[in-house]
Amino acid sequence: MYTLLYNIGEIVQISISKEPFKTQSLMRDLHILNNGAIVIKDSEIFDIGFNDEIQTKYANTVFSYKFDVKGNSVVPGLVDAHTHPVFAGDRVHEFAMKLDGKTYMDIHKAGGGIMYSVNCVKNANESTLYESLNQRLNKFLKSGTTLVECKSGYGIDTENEIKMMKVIKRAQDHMKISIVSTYLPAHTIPPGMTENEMANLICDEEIPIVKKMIEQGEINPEQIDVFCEKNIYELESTERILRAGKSIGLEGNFHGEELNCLNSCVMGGNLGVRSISHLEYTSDEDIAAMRDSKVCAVLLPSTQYILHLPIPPVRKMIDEGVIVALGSDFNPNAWCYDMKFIMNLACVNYRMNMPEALVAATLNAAASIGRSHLYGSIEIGKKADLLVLNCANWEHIIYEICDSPISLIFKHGELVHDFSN
Ligand SMILES: N=CN[C@@H](CCC(=O)O)C(=O)O
Ligand SMILES: [Zn+2]
Repeated sequence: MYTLLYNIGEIVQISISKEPFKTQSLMRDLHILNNGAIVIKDSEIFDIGFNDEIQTKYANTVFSYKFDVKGNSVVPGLVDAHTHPVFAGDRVHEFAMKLDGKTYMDIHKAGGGIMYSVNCVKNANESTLYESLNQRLNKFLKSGTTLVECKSGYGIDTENEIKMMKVIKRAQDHMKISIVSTYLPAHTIPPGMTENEMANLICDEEIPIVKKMIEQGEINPEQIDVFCEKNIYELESTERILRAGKSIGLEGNFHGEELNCLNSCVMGGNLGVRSISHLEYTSDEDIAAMRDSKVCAVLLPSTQYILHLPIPPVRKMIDEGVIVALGSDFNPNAWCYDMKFIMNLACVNYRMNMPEALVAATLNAAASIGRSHLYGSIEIGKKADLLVLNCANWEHIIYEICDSPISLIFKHGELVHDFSN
């Protein structure tokens, strides 16, 4: 089945040579093709070229659908590199606590935060969790995100972590949005246990069970995550858990340098992890380690904004050649799934320019979860995840706060949302 998008004012390709990611000044080079057209065959981009040339070349092709883009722009589907969308319960009261001056750790110590969600997830069954995940992920897709990373992490014990990963697998199997699943066994330490006891339990008991469940096709995590933080999982236990995950084939993708500087990127670099998220307290040594080991830095500007955390050294990361990606960190602490707003925050608060933010929210975000060979740019052979805008300048997707210039959303070549009327 062929689909044609023609009269496209600007096709924001991001890459034209199947680059796996972009760094430094290349992040400003979006490879925009003016007056173009795109041919989609089934779920993939089949051809791209100037409008006139494509119309002539495919004059005899029967298109199932033809869309006149009327001089407007087309950008790749957005990619969200970090989310916690499987949860139950309501933590709006914590927002009030934060406005009253309580810190993330104050709430955590008072039994709120992650532990609150853990208790709610324990009491929720798989169907309830799936229903709410389904509703949330539909909103992600509607906002322009076509590929998303989803973490477990509110299970804490083996039974509930597996329950969460089964729910994520169900979403992978049934929903249109593409999902990369991440196993997050070490998100907090339950009362009555020590960091060391939890790390032993995860490495010696839980990971072998997870391995078996993966082999049986019941769950599908590709990455392992740890909340590496002072007084939670510190360097030694984080490394141990990441290594145990690696031994069963899971890529490291962990939370680091969010509230304190532990130099976890040096450890992560040595271990060869794929990505590290948050990074508000990243040191120069950490930046060098991420650059040298090609670890993706996943920045989460909504969490930094909500928790009044310091601005991470983003300009330095980009200048030094770190692969910089963006994520929404959607979770009960930071209720934002809209990558358009995340890009706006990254530009205004992190001083990224708009091309850098778009690369970070497409190709580099896809790289941070091992999918940039399929997603994150408009190139022949990649998946046809495309956003048609209602304007000639693509920058509106970042500029318009609380509004959306998206007119059509194509997921794997299929028109899944039409906001044009
Ligand atoms: N920092 C650790 N984990 C989450 C927060 C989860 C929560 O507060 O429920 C994050 O990425 O922000
Ligand atoms: Zn997180």
